Amino acid sequence: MLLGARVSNFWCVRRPLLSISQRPWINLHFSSSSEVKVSHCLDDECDDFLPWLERKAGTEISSVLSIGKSAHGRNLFASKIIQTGDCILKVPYNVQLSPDNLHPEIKYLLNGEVGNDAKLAVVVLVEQRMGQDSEWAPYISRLPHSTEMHNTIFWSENELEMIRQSSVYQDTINLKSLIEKEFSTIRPVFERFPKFFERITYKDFMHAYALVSSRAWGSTKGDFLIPFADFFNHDGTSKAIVLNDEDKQLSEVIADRDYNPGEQVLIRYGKFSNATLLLDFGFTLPYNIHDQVHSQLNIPHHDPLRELKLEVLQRHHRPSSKDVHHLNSSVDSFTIKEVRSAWGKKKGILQSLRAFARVLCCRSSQELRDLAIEAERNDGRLARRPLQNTNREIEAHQFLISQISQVIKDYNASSESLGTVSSPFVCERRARRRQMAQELLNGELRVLKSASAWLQNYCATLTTTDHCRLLG
Ligand SMILES: C[S@@+](CC[C@H](N)C(=O)[O-])C[C@H]1O[C@@H](n2cnc3c(N)ncnc32)[C@H](O)[C@@H]1O
Repeated sequence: MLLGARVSNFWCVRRPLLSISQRPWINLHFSSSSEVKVSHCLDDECDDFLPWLERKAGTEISSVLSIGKSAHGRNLFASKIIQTGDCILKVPYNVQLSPDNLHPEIKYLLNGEVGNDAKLAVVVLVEQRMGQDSEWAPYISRLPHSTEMHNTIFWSENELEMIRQSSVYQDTINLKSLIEKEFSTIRPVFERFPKFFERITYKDFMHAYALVSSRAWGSTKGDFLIPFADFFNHDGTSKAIVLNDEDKQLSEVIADRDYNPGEQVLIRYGKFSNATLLLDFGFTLPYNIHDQVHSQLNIPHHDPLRELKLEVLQRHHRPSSKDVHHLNSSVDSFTIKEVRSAWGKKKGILQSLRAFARVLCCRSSQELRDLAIEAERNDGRLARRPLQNTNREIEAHQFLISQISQVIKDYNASSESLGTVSSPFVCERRARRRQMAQELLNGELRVLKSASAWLQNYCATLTTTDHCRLLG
């Protein structure tokens, strides 16, 4: 019943760069009870934060977590022993920030004109502008400055060049133009409320937008900033997520493991690839199990069967929205995920990509018609089964191998051109972004190589089977 009342939020996530035991600045003083003093990791500047939020909420939010400093900005730390299944925080909706916090007139003017992220960014801008007069000042003043953020929208053109190979390059350009568009839609509203928005620049808006993308939770009801919960850092392997309890009107987190006092507590923002983490959160993981590569395949213009192939594909080839990159709904966009085992039978590479290659390699209209008839006889999907002609099946998969090999070459070249990350001539920010670019490219390369190994194994198995069949 409780589960039915809860709706988990969708957010972004990632794994910690340092393991907890490696944190040298944690100094624990255990007492006989579970109470401890966790001195060095605590963030003195945030001492008053939780008491302020609890006063505002009129209720206790957490008795087991404190705000501390981590290798990745602030994070929440266990201040007492935490056991798996413990509820470690409860943040009531009345101390969360959403577009509902906007002045009704501004809200009315923005309604329907801009997206949820932009509306919440305007909330942040208004509160920032009010300074100490804002009832949210203790929260707003703890949000990171744009110079501390590494979301790719803040990268220079030179820095973006490092990740040109990845789809996050184009996603960054698209996001920047979306933010620009939202800003120009909102500007006339800003001009009507000079008290709140005088001299607000595009840069200010971009900063507020990035704050929202890197720390707001989205639900069907819109975007929310959840003070205190948004000090959690991300671990992509954690099972702890932020849950909403609609009955009790609060968001909560249940511990997915035991913690000793002083340990960092991490949650999962979502099952995000490094590309998503970099775009929306400004960080990457050294090894991200959720990495994936977006690729595109086109039917060459010089292919004499191009029109027929396109027609057949359009009629039968309908990749599920899960298979398609969210910014491109054309039939030739695919998401390649890591293939865990080149020999595994079940989880090979995406079926729709293989089907596309089978169609692409057809050499006659008869072959295409046969595929269409087969699709109609089955579940309507095209070329989901191996082609009856083994040579043609191998050819289709070798075509994919050659395409992926080319992409791997390009990735290797990009990765090599990054050079060593620890050069003394590179400033800290640039070195950090270079490291992120490297982790992004490495992860995507790993995915591509796993797909290529799987395809090579598939072709080798087909060749051997066919050979045995001819002999025997
Ligand atoms: C929701 S906030 C978490 C609190 C944040 N550390 C702070 O100082 O306010 C998300 C931001 O924390 C940082 N972050 C979270 N998890 C991280 C991780 N595993 N590695 C590196 N940075 C991380 C990133 O800067 C990200 O944009």
